[in-house]
Amino acid sequence: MSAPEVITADNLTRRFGGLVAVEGYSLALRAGELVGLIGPNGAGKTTAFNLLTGVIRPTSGRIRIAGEDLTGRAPNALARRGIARTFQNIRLFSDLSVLENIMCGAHMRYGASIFPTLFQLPAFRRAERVIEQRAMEISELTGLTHLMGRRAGDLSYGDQRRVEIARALASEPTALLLDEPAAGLNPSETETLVDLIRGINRQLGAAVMVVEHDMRLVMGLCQRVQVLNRGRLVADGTPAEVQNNPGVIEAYLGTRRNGGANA
Ligand SMILES: Nc1ncnc2c1ncn2[C@@H]1O[C@H](COP(=O)(O)OP(=O)(O)OP(=O)(O)O)[C@@H](O)[C@H]1O
Repeated sequence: MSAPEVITADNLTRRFGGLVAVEGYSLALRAGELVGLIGPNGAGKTTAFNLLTGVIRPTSGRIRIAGEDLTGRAPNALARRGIARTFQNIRLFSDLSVLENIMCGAHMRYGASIFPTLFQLPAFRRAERVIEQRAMEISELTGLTHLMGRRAGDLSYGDQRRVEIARALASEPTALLLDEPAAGLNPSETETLVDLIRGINRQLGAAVMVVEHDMRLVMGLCQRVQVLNRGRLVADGTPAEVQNNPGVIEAYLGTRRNGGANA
């Protein structure tokens, strides 16, 4: 029997004025899966991620999380049900420490409600201890233990990326969506990142979905790859199937001829 579906997207379309950024996009992301989403520049990958995480609403189509219809709900509603993501541009709290950044992610799950927090009641202190403990566990998995006291803004780009992933993990996601996690990383940082993503997938059992321009990274890492071109899915299969798909070859060669593809 196949694993349960964590995210189910049915026929999502998103228009921006007259432009159709994503059209008829569907996904069944199953527990523990590692899926890549690729496509030339402007193909609709980030728009698809924004739809799947509630950042933007679909013009039509439905999104279910673990079977529950959450179409049109805000990102925090989806986050509370286990959907975490990172962004193309790193969005850390630069003045906070690494520990505090990771703890922000854990607040999503364990945070005390407003009254205990405002008046620093025992429930607040208990919640803080659990959150700190969780952040320490995540730091071990992500190799950040030695950096916990450092100011996030002072870290190298590669370390900041890992902190961002650690913060997403602290909310204990069932699905983690990474938008161009290797962008701006050097080859050795990229290798560390790939090991980290594999570790997250294996050790935590979280489904992982990656938007990435680095084709080698996607093909080596993912069990399944979806390909978008001009907002439409042109392929959905194993890396080998996708690489030999004429629609995919055309999507990339077509844009390369036009000087667009950088994958
Ligand atoms: N908020 C918006 N308003 C208007 N158009 C938008 C908006 N967001 C995206 N688009 C357009 O939708 C299309 C898809 O953009 P999107 O960023 O999803 O592509 P992408 O595949 O992630 O591209 P890239 O690889 O360059 O990041 C593009 O034509 C883009 O200009």
